[in-house]
Amino acid sequence: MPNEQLRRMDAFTFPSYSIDFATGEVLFDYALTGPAGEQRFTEVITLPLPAEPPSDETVATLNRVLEVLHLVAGVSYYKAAAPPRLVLPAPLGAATVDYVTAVYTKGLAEYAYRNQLPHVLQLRPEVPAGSPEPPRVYDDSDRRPLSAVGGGKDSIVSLEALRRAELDPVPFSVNPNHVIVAVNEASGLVPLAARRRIDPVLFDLNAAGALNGHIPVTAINSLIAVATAVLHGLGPVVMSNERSASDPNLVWNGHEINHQWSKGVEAEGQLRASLGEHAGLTDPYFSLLRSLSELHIARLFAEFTRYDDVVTSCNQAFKLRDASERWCRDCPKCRFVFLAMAPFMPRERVVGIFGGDLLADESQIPGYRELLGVDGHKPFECVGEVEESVVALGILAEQDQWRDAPVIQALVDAVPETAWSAVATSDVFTPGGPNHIPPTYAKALATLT
Ligand SMILES: CC(=O)N[C@H]1[C@@H](OP(=O)(O)OP(=O)(O)OC[C@H]2O[C@@H](n3ccc(=O)[nH]c3=O)[C@H](O)[C@@H]2O)O[C@H](CO)[C@@H](O)[C@@H]1O[C@H](C)C(=O)N[C@@H](C)C(=O)N[C@@H](CCC(=O)O)C(=O)O
Ligand SMILES: Nc1ncnc2c1ncn2[C@@H]1O[C@H](COP(=O)(O)OP(=O)(O)OP(=O)(O)O)[C@@H](O)[C@H]1O
Repeated sequence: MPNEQLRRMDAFTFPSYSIDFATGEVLFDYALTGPAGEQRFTEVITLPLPAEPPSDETVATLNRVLEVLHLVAGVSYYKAAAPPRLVLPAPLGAATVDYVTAVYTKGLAEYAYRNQLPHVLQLRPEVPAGSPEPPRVYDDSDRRPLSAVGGGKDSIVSLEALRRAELDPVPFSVNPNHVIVAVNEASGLVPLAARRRIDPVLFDLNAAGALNGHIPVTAINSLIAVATAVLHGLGPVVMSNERSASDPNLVWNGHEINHQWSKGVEAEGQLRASLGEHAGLTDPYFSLLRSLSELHIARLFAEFTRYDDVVTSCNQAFKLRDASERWCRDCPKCRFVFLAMAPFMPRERVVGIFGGDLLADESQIPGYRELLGVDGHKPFECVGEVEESVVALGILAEQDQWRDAPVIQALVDAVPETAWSAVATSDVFTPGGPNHIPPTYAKALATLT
């Protein structure tokens, strides 16, 4: 479909979804519609099947979770045209309407900002009148947790905290690539995996110049994880989203633009509320690391050496095409994670993990200046707060192994006096802020911190 037609689409709809319990395949149909015709999409998600067929009760709850996932996973296709109308297929409760609205507005805020589409931030879904049937209450909170693994340091820290607390976690990933497979192998735990296939038509439209940009992928992965936990009779989905994920990158037209919105505590609370209201799940989902800063998590990660040859936080390694093998060593996330790990391990260990020494490479200085708040705004990436970067730099500047590194010397001079005095009373190693961690799990975290 030519781009000109796409731009004239006026509605995004959700024609149908289905699940095949013989294969675990879930088909989600979407449509962009307008005066010039219709563009259909089908996303395919394949859930791992349990050994025994699910009970009717499980199927009923699973269907409720999939109804929410159908709505949320539509963001990838909505963004190809950004029509003014978002037309939902069935009545929904208030908490679920709020969550879906937030996914399409706050979750697409970076996309809206970069493409200069302010109407996306104001989008309000059209919801058919009526109320959905109330769900059965489904309390699985005392069962084994499903722990989402993304291949980076954060999910490794959660897995190890749950293991130490003898909560017997099941690692879970969507489309595990070689990094995630290797992290799971290093853990020695037996994982579950789901597959997700984006409609290839979207890639053709992108290549032809359709609107494109960042989407709230954690919301999608989270709901696939909850669906898998329900299908397998497991307990809560444990995420590893940190405190700083809730902080915006910038404010545009009065709206916060947060690259990591669906990792933030607001999204977590809204997803929990929606799953309670629509699927009857009592304690389905939370982030174990919510009260911790990225720097604190990096310090905890340093305790575990068994993942050094495999851990990879760089997003370039997770592209669907032309992915890097591990760390690309030239992006904000590589720069930040190197800076965050370096204070807590011998220099040769962090250099070994990354396959290079970013703090010996002067071409990294401009990127580090952004992370330290000297230039520009916090990059659109999963990186910690400016304060965390300044604290890490301050620690490194005091260490014999780093004091003379060229990047450290240049950065110590570049950070203004006001920033140094602001971090003098920093609380980056003090857990805090709102969280949804159940008491049993809070104890698991306490075994580490
Ligand atoms: C790996 C990555 O960072 N990808 C972002 C990148 O996409 P790129 O074209 O370079 O590569 P692909 O990921 O292979 O995507 C190909 C196209 O497919 C579209 N797409 C992909 C996944 C999806 O769920 N829906 C899609 O529509 C995508 O638009 C590509 O055209 O740039 C894209 C545009 O800005 C980003 O959308 C890609 O981000 C992925 C969805 C992704 O998985 N990103 C995570 C690594 C990520 O950003 N995580 C955030 C958490 C954000 C959140 O709120 O959940 C983080 O770590 O901070
Ligand atoms: N492919 C995936 N399947 C399931 N969960 C994922 C996947 N990718 C990321 N996640 C989860 O989403 C959340 C955010 O991902 P993120 O990439 O920030 O974390 P990470 O890989 O654990 O650590 P790091 O921040 O070091 O990259 C984490 O809880 C992570 O476990």
